[in-house]
Amino acid sequence: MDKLLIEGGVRLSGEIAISGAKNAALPILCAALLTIEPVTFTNVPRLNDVNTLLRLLEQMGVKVSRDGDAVTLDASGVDKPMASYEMVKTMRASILVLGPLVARFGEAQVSLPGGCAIGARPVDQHIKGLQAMGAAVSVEHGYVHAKVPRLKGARIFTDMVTVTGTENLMMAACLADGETVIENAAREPEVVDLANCLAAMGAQISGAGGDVIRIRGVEKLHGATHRVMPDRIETGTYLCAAAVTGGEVRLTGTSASYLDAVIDKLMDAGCEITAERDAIRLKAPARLTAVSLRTSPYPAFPTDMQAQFMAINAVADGTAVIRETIFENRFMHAVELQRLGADIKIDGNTAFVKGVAGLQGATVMATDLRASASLIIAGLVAEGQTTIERIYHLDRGYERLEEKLSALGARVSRLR
Ligand SMILES: CC(=O)N[C@H]1[C@@H](OP(=O)(O)OP(=O)(O)OC[C@H]2O[C@@H](n3ccc(=O)[nH]c3=O)[C@H](O)[C@@H]2O)O[C@H](CO)[C@@H](O)[C@@H]1O
Ligand SMILES: C=C(OP(=O)(O)O)C(=O)O
Repeated sequence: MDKLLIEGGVRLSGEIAISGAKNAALPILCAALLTIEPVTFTNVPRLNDVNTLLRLLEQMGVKVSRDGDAVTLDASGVDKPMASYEMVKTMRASILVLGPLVARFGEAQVSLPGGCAIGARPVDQHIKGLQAMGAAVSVEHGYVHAKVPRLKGARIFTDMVTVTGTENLMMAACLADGETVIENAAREPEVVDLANCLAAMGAQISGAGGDVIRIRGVEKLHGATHRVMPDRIETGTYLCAAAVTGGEVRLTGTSASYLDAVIDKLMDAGCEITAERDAIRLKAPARLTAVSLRTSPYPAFPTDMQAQFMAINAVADGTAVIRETIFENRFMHAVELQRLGADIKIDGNTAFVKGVAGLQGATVMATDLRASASLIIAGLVAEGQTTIERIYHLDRGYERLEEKLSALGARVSRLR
């Protein structure tokens, strides 16, 4: 199994390009199932999650062609509206084929998904929404079975804000008979990117980005071209990596407009941040100030940046209180950060992080995608060598990670 070796203590500086967003690309690729015409997506990140999803789509009969960061999908020949456990076990986002399959074929069998071990992560709201649209849905032997002659527009109120739930139901509603209203919808920029893509394919959607989304179903969708938005979490991760090392970086192909809550906290921590049209500059102080935070749905502070901020707080001046409100088990990185010398106490969904003068390199284990990112950030500032094991998690979500870190001057290598 691959490991990452990091020699800490280098101040990051320079410029790198941010990739397309994993969490936008995954639902958008699934949207291609809604039409028999080819759809082309650009700025698609080369990630294991994307590869897994493309394999899953191919298994259903989708023709996939790739050219650099462009992917063209032709779902005209789909003959098997089914996603097996083998294909979906590593990836939560595979549940996103459910809505499009039921909408187009009137049936689907999709295994309950896997993904990051950060909580129970049920899909009851996806199911509830499809049922409200008239589908008969049951869960048997680990598979969601859904059947309906044609989905009907409905008013759906999700019990909590769910990102993939909103995306699944929005895609399903595109081909339903009549109007669907999703209330308590997720407002994440990736939901808006998906809505823009669906609109380019002929869907009638309004309100994406707000908490009520209206979709008027149409008979069919058509082919289109869509550019995937920049990855705001990759952006935030590199900003934290630069910040913790006292560095100065410019990240291109991205935008500060998706990252208000994160940028606010980095400025509170003492960083100077300049937002350019398609880039962000960060200049860090010699030592960061601790910043407390509470994760919540967009536009508040993202849970996918919580682990990275725990790492920067570990060496900041002062004590930070970090409250995780989205997932019930998303502090697994804390024990690994402690191995590097961090002073962290956990009480339920709250972590108390007391900044220490320095961390020391050690061998640590990546437990999920963003936990792995937090260990990299800590490793960059730790004295000596840090070895991160189980980095397959990182390959799910960070494109050309070592190359980008090395371009900023980090001493990082992969052991195969
Ligand atoms: C591929 C993708 O886009 N993943 C993101 C997506 O995950 P994902 O869409 O899985 O996360 P959700 O927004 O659905 O989860 C939010 C909360 O709702 C709960 N819930 C959700 C659905 C449901 O049917 N029942 C239920 O109880 C979850 O367990 C969690 O506690 O949003 C998360 C929250 O911003 C991010 O951390 C993930 O990176
Ligand atoms: C939790 C994440 O991914 P997933 O929902 O795919 O598990 C993430 O991107 O941080």
